[in-house]
Amino acid sequence: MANLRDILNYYQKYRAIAILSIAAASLFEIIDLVVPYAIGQILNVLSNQPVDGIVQSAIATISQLTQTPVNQLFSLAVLLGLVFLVTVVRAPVQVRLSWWFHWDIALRTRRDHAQKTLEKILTLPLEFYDENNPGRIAGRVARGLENHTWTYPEIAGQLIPKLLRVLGIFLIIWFIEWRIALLFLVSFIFILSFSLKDLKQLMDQERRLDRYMENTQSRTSEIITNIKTVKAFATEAAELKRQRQRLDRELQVVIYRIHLGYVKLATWQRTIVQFCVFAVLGLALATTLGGQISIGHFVTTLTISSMAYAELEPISNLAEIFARRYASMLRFHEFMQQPTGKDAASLVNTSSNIGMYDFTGKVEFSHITFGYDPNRPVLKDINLLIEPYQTVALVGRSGSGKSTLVKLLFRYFEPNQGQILIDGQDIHDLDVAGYRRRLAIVHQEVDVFNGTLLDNLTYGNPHVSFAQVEEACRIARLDEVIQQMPQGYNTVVGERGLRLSGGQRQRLGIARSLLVDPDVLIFDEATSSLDYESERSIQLAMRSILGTRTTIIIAHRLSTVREADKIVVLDQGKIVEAGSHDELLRQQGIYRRLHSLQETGELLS
Ligand SMILES: Nc1ncnc2c1ncn2[C@@H]1O[C@H](COP(=O)(O)OP(=O)(O)OP(=O)(O)O)[C@@H](O)[C@H]1O
Repeated sequence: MANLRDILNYYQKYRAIAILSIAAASLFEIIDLVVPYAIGQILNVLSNQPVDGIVQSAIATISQLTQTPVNQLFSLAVLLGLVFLVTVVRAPVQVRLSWWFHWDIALRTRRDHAQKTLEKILTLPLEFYDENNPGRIAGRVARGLENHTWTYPEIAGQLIPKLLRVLGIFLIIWFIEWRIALLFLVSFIFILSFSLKDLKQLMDQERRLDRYMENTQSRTSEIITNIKTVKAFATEAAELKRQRQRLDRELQVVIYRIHLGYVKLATWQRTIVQFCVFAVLGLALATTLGGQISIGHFVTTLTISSMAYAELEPISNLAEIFARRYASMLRFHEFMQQPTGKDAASLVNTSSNIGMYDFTGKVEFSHITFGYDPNRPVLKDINLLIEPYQTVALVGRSGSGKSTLVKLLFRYFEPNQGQILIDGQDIHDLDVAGYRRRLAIVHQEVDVFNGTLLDNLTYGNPHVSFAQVEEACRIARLDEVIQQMPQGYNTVVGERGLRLSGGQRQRLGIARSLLVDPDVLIFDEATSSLDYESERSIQLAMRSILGTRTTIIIAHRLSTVREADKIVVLDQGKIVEAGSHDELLRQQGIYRRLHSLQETGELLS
């Protein structure tokens, strides 16, 4: 669980400069109080009442230095000079020393933490992404970063200096008349402690609201991602209704619990403040009439106590703003505290910290047992040897564990038992980034990044020559597609560019994989979603790759795997058959049944 300390630590790197700028901002708030004090003293000079000892000695010192006799005019000039110093001279220095640094720190921390967030996103385990959709994650991160950025200048630049200013006011009143100071202190503590108690309750509600908002955003993001399904099933109205209910639920919390809470808080706060101002006025008047304080002190006390009570509203507003943001800041830190995945690759790309491997491509699964939930294994005691340059096809019913086996090979998950060896070395002992660079996979859905076709092709290996790119495209049969593109290799594809068809994406995926020259190449349902012609084309591309490196093909369509050296049939997490196409057809097992189903549509018993 995250707490306030995490929020403070967010700014830790700039602690020294933060202390300096908060101290400067506080000092300026306190210096500001010299003005009403000097005005009070001016009033005393004008009404021929004695000025305070400290002012008297300051006037005397300046008189000695300037060799000017002390009279009413000279005293007024000194006091006026003081006011000039703390108002006109202070103004530009204040802006530079406080505002500049407050925003400087806020913006720098934003840059630092945006980078840390990306590091976290890149190193979280895959299961995190299975459980949290992009909208939820992006919303949480964006709100967290934004709220931290705004909070710093407000809390460090305003709230803390304002509280110190109130303390300064208390000391000045104490210096003038301790009874008024005591009344002032008690009223302040009373108002602030009650406000904090209320704010704590409101913060719990804010936390609840943040959770609700995250759910709503997550669903909106899902609707965007799955918009084709939404439209195809004509569920727009149902989605709208569901989201409207969620938004209504948020509104109920915002209006009747949070907003009403703040309104109630402000109502009684204002009433009490006005009562206190009135009480201070009465007490100050009584002490002036009783001759305990001068008219100048009467005016100073009234002015600065009104200034202090006037600060209560911005202080409460700032505390309210902090309370409103607190929940989302905590949830940001909870995200940042998510444990890094065991499969996380190094984020620093130097040849010294990335293992450089060159395998022949011999892969061995030895007694592999694995379950996403260790109590429910989806792979059970898998033993499979793939020789270098061999092509092995994994087939079997949906859910039999084919993709899971590949996920283990990529080290996205760790097996519960057993080992996976490459060229006789346990993959667990290898540097994960260096190892993965020797593998490549073509998924059913090939990801296309926004950029040119060339950018996408060289994504895994930006150092390849153009001739190598052309060769890979020729093998993947992408060259014929590129010829028809408006700007050839420089055609922009992806989000803001040309949309590629499923078959074109597949070919792009194959060429991209070939360009990293992998020792083991995996096709995961590469042809499943394609029409017959595209499938044939991809099959031809695959055929020209087979034998050039170790290849694993996961396929539902058996026409794709016919030519594999070995076909492995998985069923309920176990290898139940293995052999060539012809051998398996003779075995009268699952493969033969699947084959006849696909060839004739008939299910053999
Ligand atoms: N991230 C996950 N978390 C929990 N269970 C999962 C996860 N991914 C897959 N499974 C489960 O593991 C089992 C094997 O799934 P897997 O995707 O490996 O099967 P498959 O043979 O590749 O299926 P298909 O051919 O339909 O892709 C299934 O029961 C599936 O529900």
